[in-house]
Amino acid sequence: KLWKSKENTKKLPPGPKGFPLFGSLHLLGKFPHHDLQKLAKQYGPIMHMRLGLIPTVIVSSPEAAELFLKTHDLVFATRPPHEAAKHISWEQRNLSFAPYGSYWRDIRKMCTLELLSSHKISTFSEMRKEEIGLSIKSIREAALDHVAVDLSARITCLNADMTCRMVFGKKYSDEEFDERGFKAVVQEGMHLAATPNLGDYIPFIAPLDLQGFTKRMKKVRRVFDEFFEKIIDEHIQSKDDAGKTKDFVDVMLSFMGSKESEYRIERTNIKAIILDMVAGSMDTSSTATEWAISELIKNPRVLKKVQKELETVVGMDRTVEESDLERLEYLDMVVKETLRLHPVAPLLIPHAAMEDCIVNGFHIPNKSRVMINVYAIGRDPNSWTDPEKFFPERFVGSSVDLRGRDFQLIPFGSGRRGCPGMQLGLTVVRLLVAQLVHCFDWELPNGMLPAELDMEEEFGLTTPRANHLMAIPTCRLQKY
Ligand code: HEM
Repeated sequence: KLWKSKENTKKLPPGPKGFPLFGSLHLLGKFPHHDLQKLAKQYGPIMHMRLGLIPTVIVSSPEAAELFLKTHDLVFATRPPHEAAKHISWEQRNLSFAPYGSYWRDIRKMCTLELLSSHKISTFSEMRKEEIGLSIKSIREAALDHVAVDLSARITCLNADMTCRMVFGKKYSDEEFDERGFKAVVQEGMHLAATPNLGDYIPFIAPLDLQGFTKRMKKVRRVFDEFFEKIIDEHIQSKDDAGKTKDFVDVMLSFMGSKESEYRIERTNIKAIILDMVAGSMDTSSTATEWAISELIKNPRVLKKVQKELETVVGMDRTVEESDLERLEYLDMVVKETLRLHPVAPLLIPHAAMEDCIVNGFHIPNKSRVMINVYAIGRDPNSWTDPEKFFPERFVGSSVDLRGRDFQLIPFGSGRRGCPGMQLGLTVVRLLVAQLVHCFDWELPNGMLPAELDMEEEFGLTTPRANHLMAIPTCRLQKY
């Protein structure tokens, strides 16, 4: 009784009560970020709900996000235990799910300084140019035949190829990987990581594997393990290839077992980080590009304005280069507006409390899961006028940027766990969007009007379009 009355004096944030054992899991449907946005309208921007046995806090306004990701950043800088990361990512040894601590700090430093620094990503600019050039050429053939292309599939393939060359140093054909193919297995892993798993919410039943997920996760892990082992061996054998740009695996191998290196990483860590880099760069950039092009096709006025800017800054005699990007201000606004309305990870990656904490007068218990609803934040009517409208001009003369300082726009998160691949992601998305609308005009198939284009999402670790974007290209440039 004494304990209970003491606990009761601690004021939890408001929220739905829920049932024994399952808590409020039944309130989350196909689109949890939409359901949570609606619930936040009723309970407020800091909301508490029990999902299974796990106390969960949902954060849905810029001010509240600042409290969790800046004021109390350290307390919430860890990740909760996660069945998929445990079974697929070598016991959460990857960067995105590693618990906060010295191991996470080490590998985060290595990824930020050695793999994702401006200098390192610029060493791959020629490779990006080559791969995008190949893709543009094949779209040009479709344009000459006036047939629709599956833009979603093209963008995903192109990103997968660029990712493989950056991380592994070469493209691998699907057959070299597994009978299902590389992209299919990565997507199965992402799907398993995103599908609600009872074991995450009611941990004591996890070993029963009632949904059969653990079995599938272990299978995915075996495929990755075999493939990454092969890649590491190939890299060790061809270590002394002079003159070759060092890919991510080369860089990490140079630290393995080295006494001089400050990074203590072994084969297993390398495999976990490879998976992080592949998952981190493949789906995120393609999802953002796909949404940007969808919005541009849906809003012909904006598309014309981006094309006009490209004509002025780049001209019509050559294709866009990475060095042009900083002068393309309107394109930058289009990308910001896209990520505001279509954040790639609408609930970020879950954070977790490392100790009891008082936030805005509310008691947040140790080990609570924290979900930041950036989808709701990007549509917060107190921060954005006409929030549902795609209107890049809202950023004219505004200092709001998406690097994590302005909490009304945090598609890359913010603070210690913010995205370390932001610069790479932004470069790829801007370049791809610019190339696709500079080289081509786009028209929807079967006489569909721009306003009729559906914008339905599919929820997962990333949130892409539910239906592939199909469009007919027409060439705009003479030279490609
Ligand atoms: C448009 C592209 C991208 C978007 C929108 C994006 C978004 C995000 C978000 C929302 C988070 C979670 C932040 C949090 O939990 O607070 C994250 C984390 C992360 N991202 Fe990205 N990302 C992108 C590109 C990339 C790229 C290209 C890479 C690497 C090649 C990458 C690697 C990572 C990693 C490793 C983490 C986990 C960091 C940690 O937990 O310490 N991301 N990203």
